[in-house]
Amino acid sequence: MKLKVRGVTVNIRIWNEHLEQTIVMLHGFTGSVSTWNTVAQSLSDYRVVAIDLVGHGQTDSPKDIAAYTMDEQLLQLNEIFQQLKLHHFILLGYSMGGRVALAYATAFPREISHLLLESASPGLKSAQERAIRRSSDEGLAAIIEANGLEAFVDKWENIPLFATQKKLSLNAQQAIREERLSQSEIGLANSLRGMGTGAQSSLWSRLEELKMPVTLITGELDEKFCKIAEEMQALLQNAQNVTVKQAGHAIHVENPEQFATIVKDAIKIKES
Ligand SMILES: C=C(O[C@H]1C=C[C@H](C(=O)CCC(=O)O)[C@@H](C(=O)O)[C@@H]1O)C(=O)O
Repeated sequence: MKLKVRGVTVNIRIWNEHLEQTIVMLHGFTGSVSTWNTVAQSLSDYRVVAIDLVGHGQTDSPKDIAAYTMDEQLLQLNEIFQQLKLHHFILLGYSMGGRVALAYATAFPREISHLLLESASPGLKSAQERAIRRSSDEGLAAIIEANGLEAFVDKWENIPLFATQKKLSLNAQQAIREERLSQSEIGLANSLRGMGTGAQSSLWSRLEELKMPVTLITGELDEKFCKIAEEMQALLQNAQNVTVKQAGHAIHVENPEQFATIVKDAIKIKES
C-alpha cells in the first residue's frame, strides 16, 4: 500500500493485517520492505508492518535533501503511524533502520512497547567523528552519482562488514544484490547525506531516558557492533543483549529462523 505523508509517497507492506499486536520493521541502507519477507513468514502471530524509508524501495526519492534528515524521517513515520492508527507497538530496526527506530523511540517513547535494534548504533559521540563520517558518506554519495548504482553496489557488497554474507547461498547473495540494485541513485545518495551515521545527532546521551524494554541483537562476528551493543546496554534501563553465534551484521539474512525466534522470545518480555 502507499500513503502520502509530508509530500512523500511511502510504500508499506503489511503481513497478517487482521491481527492486533503489531511489529513495525525498518530496513537498512540499500534495503526495502523485501528485507523482511522471510522473517515476516515466521511472525504469523503478529501484524507485521514494513516501511520503505525515504529514498529507498518504492518510496519517493525526492531531490530535496530536506526530505532525508532524521528529524524529517521521524515526522514522516509518525504521520504514517497516525494514519494507520498504530499506537504502542513493537518497533524493530536493522542497521540504518535501527538508528531510525532508536531516534523514533527517543522522540515518541509512549508509542513504543518494545524496541528491537539489530546491528544498530546511537550515532557518533563527537562532532569531530561526525564531521569525518559526513565527509566519508559524501564521498560514497558522489561515487553513486558519478559511477552509477551498479558500481556502488559492487563496492558496497564487498565491504568487510558483509564478509560473512559470502557464506550464504548464491541465491541469497543474488537476492540481496538485486534489492540493492533496485534502489535509485538519488535516493541512496541523499539518504547518506541526510541521515547517514555522521549526519544524525548523537543519541548516546538519550539512551538512559528509555523506559521500554530494549532488545539489542548483534552477530558474534560483527565485532564493531557487538562492542556498540555492550556499551548501549550499560546505558539503557531495561535492555537485553543477544549475540548470535557465527553470524555477522545482517542476522535476519544469515539466519532468519533464529532471528525470528529471538524477536518472538524478546517481545514476550513485559514492560515494567
Ligand atoms: C560501514 C559502516 O556503516 C554502514 C553499515 C551499515 C549500515 C546499514 O544500514 C547497512 C545495511 C546493509 O547494507 O545491509 C549503514 C547505516 O547505518 O546507514 C552504515 O552506513 C560502518 O562501519 O559503520
